Amino acid sequence: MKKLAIIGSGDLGQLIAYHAAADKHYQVVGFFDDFRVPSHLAGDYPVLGGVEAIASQFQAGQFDELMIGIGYKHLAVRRTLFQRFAGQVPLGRVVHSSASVDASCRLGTGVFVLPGCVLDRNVVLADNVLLNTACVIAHDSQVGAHTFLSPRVAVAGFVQIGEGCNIGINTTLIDNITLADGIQTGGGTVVIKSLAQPGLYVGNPARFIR
Ligand SMILES: CC(=O)SCCNC(=O)CCNC(=O)[C@H](O)C(C)(C)COP(=O)(O)OP(=O)(O)OC[C@H]1O[C@@H](n2cnc3c(N)ncnc32)[C@H](O)[C@@H]1OP(=O)(O)O
Repeated sequence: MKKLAIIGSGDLGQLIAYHAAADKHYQVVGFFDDFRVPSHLAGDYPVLGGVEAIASQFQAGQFDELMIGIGYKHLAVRRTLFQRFAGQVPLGRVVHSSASVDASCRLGTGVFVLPGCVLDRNVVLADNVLLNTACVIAHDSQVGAHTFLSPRVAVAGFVQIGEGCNIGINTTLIDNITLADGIQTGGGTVVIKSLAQPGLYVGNPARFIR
């Protein structure tokens, strides 16, 4: 079994560690975190060092693949870390075994798909995408790199979601619409037309608030 290390030892990092091990994807060896002292125990696994230690610990065989446990509050950091290590260290992927992912789907590296998600035919998840619990993405829809979907987001067919988006819990996106890069939606937002301006949208129908 491959050995996994995770950047970030907070809640999301520990959630990745939990599912990666419990669902038997990886042997988890620990975290890299600039805000914890090495050997600090975060949940069940130790902090191995700061981000600067990643390359040397990979060369030393400490781990085989890396995931990024930085969530919706710091999506720019999530992107920066992915870009820093892509091509230097193999990025991992965890798709929970309870998720239904059609064989025609294409998933990038660094992707984390939580329990109960459903991805129908021809769905594409670009690199470093995170789908939280029970998201449903209908056929022929695409999610851009570094984008985070909160639990129970519902995406209809032929939808394009841009890069670095933060889609709030229970957001609904109707079919044949496009969301630009950097869109954020509040919980329960209902998006019924394409959104071109980056920023935060809430309500039904979605309205731009800032
Ligand atoms: C596993 C996990 O937990 S993953 C994380 C899941 N979490 C989420 O999805 C969080 C979603 N967050 C929200 O919905 C938040 O309310 C946000 C981000 C939209 C806004 O938060 P804040 O910046 O604190 O804004 P604030 O609460 O001041 O609201 C601003 C305005 O938008 C309205 N508003 C805020 N959220 C919503 C919403 N979800 N739907 C409708 N209106 C909303 C407020 O009523 C307020 O309106 P007003 O100016 O007329 O009074």
